[in-house]
Amino acid sequence: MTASRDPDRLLERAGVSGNPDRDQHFLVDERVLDRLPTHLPADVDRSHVLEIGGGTGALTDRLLATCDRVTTIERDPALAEFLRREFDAEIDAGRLTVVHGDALDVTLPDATASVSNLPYGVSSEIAFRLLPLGIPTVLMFQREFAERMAAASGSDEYGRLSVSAGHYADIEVVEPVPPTAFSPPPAVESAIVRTTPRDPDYAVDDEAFFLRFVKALFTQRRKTLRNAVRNTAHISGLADPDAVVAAADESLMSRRAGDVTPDEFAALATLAADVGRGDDDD
Ligand SMILES: C[S@@+](CC[C@H](N)C(=O)[O-])C[C@H]1O[C@@H](n2cnc3c(N)ncnc32)[C@H](O)[C@@H]1O
Repeated sequence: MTASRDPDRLLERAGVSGNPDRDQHFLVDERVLDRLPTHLPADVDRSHVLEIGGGTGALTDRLLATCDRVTTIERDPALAEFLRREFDAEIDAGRLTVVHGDALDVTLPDATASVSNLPYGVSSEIAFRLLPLGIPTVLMFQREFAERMAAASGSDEYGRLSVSAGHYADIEVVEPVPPTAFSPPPAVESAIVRTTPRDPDYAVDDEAFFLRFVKALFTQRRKTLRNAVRNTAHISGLADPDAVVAAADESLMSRRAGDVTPDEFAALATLAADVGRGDDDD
């Protein structure tokens, strides 16, 4: 990191003060900025790191100091233009690519890891674009969202977010971050999350069905799965929920959604897709 690129100077040069309506809360706490890339495990391949929401480049600069190559995606045209001016030497050297676009729409590059201070308005959608890539990530979220994502089965916070995220990766909250670390400060606390891709015990063929099924069962989290599978068939799209209940392990059917692990959900969704979707499904 170069002294002339401290976060305040970058904000000054970019001529912006952050617009919460555009999901712009820039990190200005240098210690948090310095630590973000260090939360990637030491053995992670840093040959091409993806950043979502480059902003004024304070984190981009840290990533360039610790990784071989960086791609940053920024939706705000003025900021994308600023990043291209500010980092022209790194761009010319082939070490940085600035993509002006919406991270929800653009084709994501073939990166080996991602480190990002995410725009909170779309952090869930972005997380579920990144997690299926199967790369390690370090991501800043709203703290409450981060804690729900990392929650273990049996805890109060455990829900469909924990199951869907936990299907793809081991999720850890590694550092809480106060509003004062940002300019302008957001109204909520933040937290840095590390995700480490995992091979699920049960691969899911139809991910859309899996996510719908999990969502449906959590609408009845206090019921046993036996009842929840039947009561929510209209949400999950099961034509024959009784066939699922009959084919599933009896003791699993006596438990509640909040006590079922992501792998158990994946196994049950696979079974449900096989036996419960009626004759028309292949
Ligand atoms: C929380 S700020 C982080 C900025 C910078 N990385 C930092 O740490 O200071 C989020 C950034 O994402 C950008 N952004 C918002 N929505 C986006 C989207 N859908 N796709 C790409 N960038 C987006 C905002 O313009 C803003 O620069």
